[in-house]
Amino acid sequence: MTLLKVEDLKVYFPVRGGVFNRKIGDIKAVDGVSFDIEPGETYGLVGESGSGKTTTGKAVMGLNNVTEGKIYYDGELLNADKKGQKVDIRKDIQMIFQDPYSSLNPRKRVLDIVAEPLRNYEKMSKKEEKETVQRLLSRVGLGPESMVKYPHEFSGGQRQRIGVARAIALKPKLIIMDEPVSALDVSVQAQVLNFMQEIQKELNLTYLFISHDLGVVKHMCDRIGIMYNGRFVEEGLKEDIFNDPQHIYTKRLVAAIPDIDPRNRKENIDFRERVKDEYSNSYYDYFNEEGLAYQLKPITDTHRVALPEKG
Ligand SMILES: Nc1ncnc2c1ncn2[C@@H]1O[C@H](COP(=O)(O)OP(=O)(O)OP(=O)(O)O)[C@@H](O)[C@H]1O
Repeated sequence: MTLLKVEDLKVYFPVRGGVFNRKIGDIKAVDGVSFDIEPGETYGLVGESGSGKTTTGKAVMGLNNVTEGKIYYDGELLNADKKGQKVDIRKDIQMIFQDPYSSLNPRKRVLDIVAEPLRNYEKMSKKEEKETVQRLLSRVGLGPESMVKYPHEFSGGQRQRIGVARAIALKPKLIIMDEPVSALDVSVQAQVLNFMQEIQKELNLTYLFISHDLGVVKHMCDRIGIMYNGRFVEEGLKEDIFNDPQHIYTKRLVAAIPDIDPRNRKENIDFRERVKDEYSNSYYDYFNEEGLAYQLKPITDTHRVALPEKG
């Protein structure tokens, strides 16, 4: 059964102006997005800055008001009525943010940081709480001495591990990861990503993985949705997106991935130039007059592309 189902999600933010600070328009941060995530998979949301990835993730977390559309978790409507929402569902979904330093309170010790969700949701004695935190930290590869330290005493990679320990404290099923390694040195990125994959297998977690970095997404994700201007331009299995991109925007993103093999460099530069030209020449075949993507249409069982009606 599908774990998360997002149906025609729209999140608009009001734009105010004029002398009376009236609403004069909307920023359509997310403008009709639909996707499903199956249990145990890693679903990637990719797009450039401002394309609406974080807003989508926050809407699933209940951190943004939904303008229109439906979000179902395990068959249950999440955005029906906030008061009616079951606490259990909220425990099931956790979010990890980009910069582990700013998302961990610098004035709190690790014990208090990791114990915070436990204190909010579970009734535990101090002893039980300490044992639980110790177990969670050991799961992410940190020793018990970490409990009395502050975030600044750790490296970036370790801080992201503390973030993971906190996120898994309530035994969630779905974790939304928003650019979880973008703030880390490239050298530790792979380490943290591999560790996140191990934890996923061990705890049977489902990931919604948000990133602008296609290289990272290729490493992590089973299926991918490509966002542009609040809409999807393409969605498919990792293989569909990387081996057979159909939308000009996806083609350009995929062509821009640097090739580490210097022997391919010249060939790649030429290819990139060709795709760039194709992008400028065919932009209006792929976007409407407002610069928005069309509705997604299936081209195979696994692959959907935003092409105009006639296309
Ligand atoms: N609370 C808000 N109020 C007004 N506008 C907002 C708010 N949050 C996001 N936006 C706007 O919505 C659009 C989408 O932002 P969002 O953060 O979802 O994009 P993103 O793809 O995650 O980009 P980034 O990677 O830079 O975070 C942007 O134009 C942004 O300025």
